[in-house]
Amino acid sequence: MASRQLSETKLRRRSMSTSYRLPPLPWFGMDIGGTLTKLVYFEPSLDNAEEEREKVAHIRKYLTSNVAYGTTGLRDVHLEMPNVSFLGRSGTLHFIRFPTCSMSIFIDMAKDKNLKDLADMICATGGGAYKFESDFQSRLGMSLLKLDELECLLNGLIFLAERHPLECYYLPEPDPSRSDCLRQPYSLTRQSDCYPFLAVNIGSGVSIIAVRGPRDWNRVSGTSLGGGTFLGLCCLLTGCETFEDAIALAERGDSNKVDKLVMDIYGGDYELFGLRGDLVASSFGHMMSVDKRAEAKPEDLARATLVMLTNNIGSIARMCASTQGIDRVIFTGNFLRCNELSVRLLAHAMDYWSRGSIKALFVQHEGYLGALGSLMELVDPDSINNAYFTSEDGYKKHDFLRLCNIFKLLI
Ligand SMILES: Nc1ncnc2c1ncn2[C@@H]1O[C@H](COP(=O)(O)OP(=O)(O)OP(=O)(O)O)[C@@H](O)[C@H]1O
Ligand SMILES: CC(C)(CO)[C@@H](O)C(=O)NCCC(=O)O
Repeated sequence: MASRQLSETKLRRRSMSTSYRLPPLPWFGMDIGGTLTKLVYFEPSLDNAEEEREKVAHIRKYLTSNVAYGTTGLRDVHLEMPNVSFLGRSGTLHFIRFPTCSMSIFIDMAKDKNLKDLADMICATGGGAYKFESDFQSRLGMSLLKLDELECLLNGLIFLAERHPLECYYLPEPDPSRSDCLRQPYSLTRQSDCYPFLAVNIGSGVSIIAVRGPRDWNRVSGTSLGGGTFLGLCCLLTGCETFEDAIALAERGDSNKVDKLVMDIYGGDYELFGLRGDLVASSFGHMMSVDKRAEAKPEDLARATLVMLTNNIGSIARMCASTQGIDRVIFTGNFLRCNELSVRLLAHAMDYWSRGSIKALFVQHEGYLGALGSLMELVDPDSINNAYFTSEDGYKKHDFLRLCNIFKLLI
């Protein structure tokens, strides 16, 4: 204990006295998730040294001048952020993703393009930062600066919400049956306005985090019934192969052919407890009948799967928000990518079941917050000074290791 205190004190003194300088370019942040790997690249404006120009030109040749990489990698051009002021530099943020199951191909490609000559370290978060660390080291000669996925998610979220007034939005009149619901920007640009909120990250699984202030957060709950479950069940039930196909099917389907409603049981509303007849009483409840099974089309099954998972997540989120005394819930994660239907369902469910007291918020870069946040962790001087003062119960091993890594880079 004494020696731990001593080393903490030493580190604190060093961190206070270290004159802060940014690590050399290029700046990459990577979030290696259970389904998708997300890569954020900051491309600086070219007003600097020759060496920097060469690096930027090299990366442009392979990365930013393309929109597709191999058969599975994609750059989300519509999310690109030009003229961003990022840690004292101006430039463009680029957003790239590929399935995590293609990691081996990515490593081969990075080796082929000599990525190692540009950077010998990448900021990485998500479970894959741990799982693939030795592959990066042995096959690519690159080390990963491993960072916690939830902390990175929150850092990325706050960074975007505070600086970009159009990042957050809500649906003023959420109606699951209308595809033309208005999206209204929601301003979280003043720091004092940000807190508290509940962050519900819908990735392969779901993490629910109560956030009360900068670095004052805890993971309050989670569920394994998430985006991975939607895709997995849709593939099984409909034979579809991709997330995009599953969403397209769901948009065309009718979940009432699959789900048993309150009116199917009561003949109308269950008035005593305010359950309207058109509410789902039992997800997939009709599928016990041979005739109903024969009638249900793949699109109906996809729709019912989407509705079941989305409403379940909404219900858990609402209970967590009530228990925590929080009235804003920010939904993130790639499950909401190109998934307007779930956005509408979540917005409506939160509003309906909380009788208007809890607001659902969404963000434009829903799947890239962790990758962006990981990039910021490396260069944010505030995070360096705060790295092991994150909570009252104190010292965390990964914070200490991260601090050591950061020092290695700065010294
Ligand atoms: N092109 C895609 N391919 C596969 N899944 C997609 C795609 N686009 C959106 N999704 C959805 O997003 C989910 C993954 O979201 P996300 O990238 O946020 O999580 P992850 O980081 O991979 O998972 P976790 O955080 O649980 O480790 C998938 O389960 C699926 O529902
Ligand atoms: C395991 C993680 C954190 C990986 O991102 C995520 O998939 C998740 O939160 N799953 C839900 C686990 C649970 O709380 O039941």
